[in-house]
Amino acid sequence: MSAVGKSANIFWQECPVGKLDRQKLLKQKGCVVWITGLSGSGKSTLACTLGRELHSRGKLAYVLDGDNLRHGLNKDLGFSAEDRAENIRRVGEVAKLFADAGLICIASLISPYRKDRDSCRSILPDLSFIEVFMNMPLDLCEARDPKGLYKLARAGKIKGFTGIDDPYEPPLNCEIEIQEEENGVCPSPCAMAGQVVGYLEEKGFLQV
Ligand SMILES: Nc1ncnc2c1ncn2[C@@H]1O[C@H](COP(=O)(O)OS(=O)(=O)O)[C@@H](OP(=O)(O)O)[C@H]1O
Ligand SMILES: Nc1ncnc2c1ncn2[C@@H]1O[C@H](COP(=O)(O)OP(=O)(O)O)[C@@H](O)[C@H]1O
Repeated sequence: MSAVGKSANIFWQECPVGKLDRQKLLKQKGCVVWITGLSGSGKSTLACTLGRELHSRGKLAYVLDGDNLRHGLNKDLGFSAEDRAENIRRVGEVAKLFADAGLICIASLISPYRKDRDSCRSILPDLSFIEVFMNMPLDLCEARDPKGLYKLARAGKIKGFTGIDDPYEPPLNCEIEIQEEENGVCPSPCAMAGQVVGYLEEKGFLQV
């Protein structure tokens, strides 16, 4: 019996089928690929391309996209530092469940604060939190501006927009960094996904 947060008198319930059993069934190891970066840096593009590539290889993956989750689970949250922290905490907990289910969970959120990302890392088993930094310059993200949000932020119509008048703290020790090539060209979506798939293969996540 224990107390956790505001809950008292709660008990952990063990189930007879465990993570290893599910991994054997799926022939893969559960993990979280956490994609962080500015708005417009290509997080969703990488998440979707990676999801499709894994699917075509017979691997079960699921994408948790920040924008999409804010339509449901996180629709009560805004963009203050506190709300972003709660957003990342919730998605980290959901991602942990997916990884425990044996899936390759792909989470794509700006997740601008290092401590929030590190908290997610700390609740996952060793090495199963794979942080991918979309290291794209603000200029490029702003030039893309697919939703017109940078334009609105520059005009002062959106306050607290990441990269404009709100902080983004780049990772210090991420597992994977996606960046422009030497000629200043962004790698194609397939090349970005290939970089992540290569990592998952090398670390043994795509087999049991
Ligand atoms: N103020 C502000 N700052 C940043 N982004 C904003 C803001 N307001 C709305 N949006 C839109 O919300 C998307 C980011 O949601 P996230 O849940 O990923 O953000 S966070 O991780 O909680 O910071 C983000 O999506 P992406 O462009 O895909 O990153 C925007 O479409
Ligand atoms: N590797 C890429 N090469 C060319 N264009 C890209 C690439 N990645 C993303 N884009 C384009 O950049 C824009 C922003 O990408 P998106 O995935 O929506 O970013 P984010 O999810 O980080 O906001 C979209 O118009 C997308 O088509």
